[in-house]
Amino acid sequence: MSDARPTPPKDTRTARVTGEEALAMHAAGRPGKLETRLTKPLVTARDLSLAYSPGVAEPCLHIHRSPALAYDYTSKGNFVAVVSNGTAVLGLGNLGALASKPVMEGKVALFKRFADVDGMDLCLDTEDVDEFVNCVRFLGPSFGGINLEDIKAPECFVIEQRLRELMDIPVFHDDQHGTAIVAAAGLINAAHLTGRDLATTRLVINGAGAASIACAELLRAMGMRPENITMCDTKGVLYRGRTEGMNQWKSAHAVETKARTLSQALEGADVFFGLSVKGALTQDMIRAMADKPIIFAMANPDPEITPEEAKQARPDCIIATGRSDYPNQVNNVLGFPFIFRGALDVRASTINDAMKVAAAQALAELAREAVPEEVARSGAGKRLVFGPEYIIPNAFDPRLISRVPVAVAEAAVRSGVARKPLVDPARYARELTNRLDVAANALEAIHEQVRANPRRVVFAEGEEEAVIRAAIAFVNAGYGTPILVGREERIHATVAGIGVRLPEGIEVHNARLSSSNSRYADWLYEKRQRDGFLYRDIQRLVNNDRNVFAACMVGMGDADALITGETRSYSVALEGVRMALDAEGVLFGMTMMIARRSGTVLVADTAIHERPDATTLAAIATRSAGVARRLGLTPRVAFLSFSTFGDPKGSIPGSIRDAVKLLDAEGVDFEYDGEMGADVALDANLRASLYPFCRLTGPANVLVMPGLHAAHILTKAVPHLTSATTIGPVLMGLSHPAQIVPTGSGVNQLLDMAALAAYQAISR
Ligand SMILES: NC(=O)C1=CN([C@@H]2O[C@H](COP(=O)(O)OP(=O)(O)OC[C@H]3O[C@@H](n4cnc5c(N)ncnc54)[C@H](OP(=O)(O)O)[C@@H]3O)[C@@H](O)[C@H]2O)C=CC1
Ligand SMILES: CC(=O)C(=O)O
Ligand SMILES: [Mg+2]
Repeated sequence: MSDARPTPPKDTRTARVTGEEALAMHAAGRPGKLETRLTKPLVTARDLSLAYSPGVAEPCLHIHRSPALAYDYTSKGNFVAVVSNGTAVLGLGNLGALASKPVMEGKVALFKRFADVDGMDLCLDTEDVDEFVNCVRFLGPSFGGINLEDIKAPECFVIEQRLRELMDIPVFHDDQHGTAIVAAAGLINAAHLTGRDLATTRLVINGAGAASIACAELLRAMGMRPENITMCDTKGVLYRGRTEGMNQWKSAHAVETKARTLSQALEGADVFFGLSVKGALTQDMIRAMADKPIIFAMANPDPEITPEEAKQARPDCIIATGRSDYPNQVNNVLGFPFIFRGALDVRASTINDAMKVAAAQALAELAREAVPEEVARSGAGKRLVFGPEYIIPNAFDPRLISRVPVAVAEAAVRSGVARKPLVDPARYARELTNRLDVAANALEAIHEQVRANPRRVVFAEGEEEAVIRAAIAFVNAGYGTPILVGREERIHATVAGIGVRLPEGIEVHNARLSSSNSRYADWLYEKRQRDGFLYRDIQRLVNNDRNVFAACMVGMGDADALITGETRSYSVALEGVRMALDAEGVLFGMTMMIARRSGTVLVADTAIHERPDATTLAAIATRSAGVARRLGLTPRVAFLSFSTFGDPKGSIPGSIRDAVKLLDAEGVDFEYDGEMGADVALDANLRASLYPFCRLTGPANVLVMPGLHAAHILTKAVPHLTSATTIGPVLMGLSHPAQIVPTGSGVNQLLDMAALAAYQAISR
C-alpha cells in the first residue's frame, strides 16, 4: 500500500482578497459603497428656485396631469430599489436586514458600474410577508423597477407574486430569475461543449429554495424534462410522497425516484447545480457522475465544492462557481444590471419569461463568439476562448452592455409589455456602449494580464506599513512576487505590530547586507563613472539609497519592475531611480482620470517637463495616443492652453502650434488639435458652435498639458473637487518599469501602481 498523501488540489483562483482587506475597503473614507450625487447645480438662489420652490411646482403639476411625465422630469426611469429583509444573505443564511446592507449596497454599485442604472438599497426589518409587501407596494412612484434580493424561500415566491400583481413596474427577484438566466446560459454552452442535448440531460440541484426552484422552472421552459431534474434540500431528495420539510413549490418539483440522498441522486447524473451552502458536495459524490460532468457550484461566498477539489476528483469536468476569482463565474451579476437596463429603457411594465429567455440566449451566444482583442486581453489571451474554462462572458466584458439590454428590450416590445417603442435597435446598442467607460474596463483587463503573467516587483520602501500591506495584497491578488527592500527585523516588527502574517511568496532584501551589492555597484559604476561619481560614491548609494538599490535590481534583471515614492518626495525618488534606469524616448508622467460624466481622460505630462518644447509635446501626444488605444479608446488628443485658437495671445500657444505642425509633418494616425482651453476640448457642442474647423470629432480623451504647473493643478484638484478617480502619474519612457507614487499614498494606490508597473514589464 502506498503511503503517499494525496496531492493537495492546485489553487486555480485568479485573485484573492483577505477579510481584513474587505473590511478596510468598506470602512475607508465615507463608510459603505454609496452616496447621493446631484445631477443639477444647486449653487445659487436661482438654482434653488428652479430645483425647489417655486420652480419644482411646475413638474409636479405636469406629472399630476400626465403621470408618464415622471419619466421626463424625475429620476424614476433610471432608478431601481434593491429590497431585502436579509433572510437568505448569499449562502450565509438569515443575517437580518441590517447585516444584509453591504450586499444590497453592493448590488446597487453593480447596477451602476455595469449598466449605469441608479439605485437605492432598502433593507426592511421584517420577516412578515404582509408587512414586507405593504412596505414595498407603495414605493412604485419613486422607482422604475424593484429588485428583490436575498429573501428566503418560500416567502420570496409569495412576496414577488403579490408585488408583481400590485405594482405597474418590473418586480424581479434576482436570486430566482437572475440566477436562473445566467445558469441557463452557462448550461446551454457547457451542454454544447460536452455534446449534450438538454432534453435528455439529467440534472441534480442541491438546494430547493429561491434560486433552485427558479432554475428548475426556467430549464423546464427551455426543454429539460421534469423527470430529469432531481432536487435535494437539507432533508435529502424531493421525491414524490415526501412530506417532511415540503411546501407547494418544492412539491411541484418532487419526482418519482428511489434516490433519497444527494449521493444517490448524483449517480450517473450529467449536471450538478449547487444553490445551497459551502462544502455540500464531496469528491466521492462527483466521482459517480457521468462522463464530462458539468458542475455549477454556485453557493456564495464559498461554493459547494472548490474548483481545485472538483478538478482533482474529475479532471474531465466543467466547473463553474459564483465567485469572481475563479474562471466561469456563474453569478447573477451578469443578469440583473443588463436585464433592468433593457426593461427600463422601453419602460416595460414587467420582466416576463420572453425577456428572461432572451437574456439567457444573448449571454450564451456572446460567450461563443470570437472574443475581441480588448476582452481577450483580460484573460491574457488564454482563458477567454470558448471552451471548458470560458463558458460564460466575464462580468467586465464590454459587449454585455450593448447585447443583453437590446435582447431584453426587443423581447419586451415583441411580448407587448413595453410602454415605449424601440425605434432603432442598432442606435440603441451604440447608446448603450457609450454608457460604459471602456478604459475603466481595460484597467481590469490589465490586472487580469498581470495575474496571468505574474512578475517580480521590488517595493523599495519595504519597512513601511502601507508598503508591506500593499505587498501582501499584491501576492494575494496573484500579481506575482513582491520583493521588500529593508531590514528584516524592522519588516517583521512592523508585520507583528499590525497583526498580519507575511504570506509565502514575499522576499525580503536588505540593501546593506545583500550579496548582490558589489555586482550592482560594478554595474552602476560602469554607467555613471563619467558623470562625476567615484566608485565609493556609487557603493554608498547602492548600500544606502533604497531607490538606487531597487533600480539596480530591475536594471540588472533581478526584478521586473519597482515601486517607490511612499516616503520620499517625487523628485528625490526619481533621482534615485534615474541613477540606474535610462530614458528611452520621451520620459513623462500620465495620469488617468476616471470620471463618470465624461468617461476616462488621460492627462500628460503630469510628472517631468516643466515647460515642454514642441518636440516634447508632440512625442508625449504620440505615446499617449498609443496608451489610449491600448485602453480601448479611439484617441482624440487636445493640446491644452489658456488660449483657444489664438485667443488670447501669448507665448505658450506658439510651441503648441509647432507641436501640431510636427504631427502634421509626421502624418500620425490619430486625431489631434490645439491649442484649446479644457472646456473646448471636452465639450464637443461648444467646439462645433464656435470652432467648427477643429479636427477633433468628439470630446478629447487625451489632454496634453502645456506645462507642469497646469498639469499638477488639474490632477491634484480634481480628486478633491469631483468624484473622478485619478490614477498616476504613471511614469512612461524608462528603459525598465519603475513607478513612483505620490508621498503618503495608501495601500490601494500602491497596489494599483505596482500592478501597472508589472503590466509594463509584461508589455515591454
Ligand atoms: N451564483 C449566484 O448567482 C447565486 C447563488 N446563490 C446561492 O444559492 C444559495 C441559496 O440561495 P437562495 O436560494 O436565495 O436561498 P434560500 O434560503 O431560498 O434556499 C436555500 C436552500 O438551500 C437548502 N440547503 C441549505 N443547506 C443545505 C444543505 N447542506 N444541503 C442541501 N440543501 C441545503 C435549503 O434547504 P431547506 O429548504 O431544507 O431549508 C433551501 O432549500 C446561496 O448559497 C446563495 O449564495 C443564490 C443566488 C444567486
Ligand atoms: C449572487 C447572489 O445574489 C447570492 O449569492 O445571493
Ligand atoms: Mg442574492
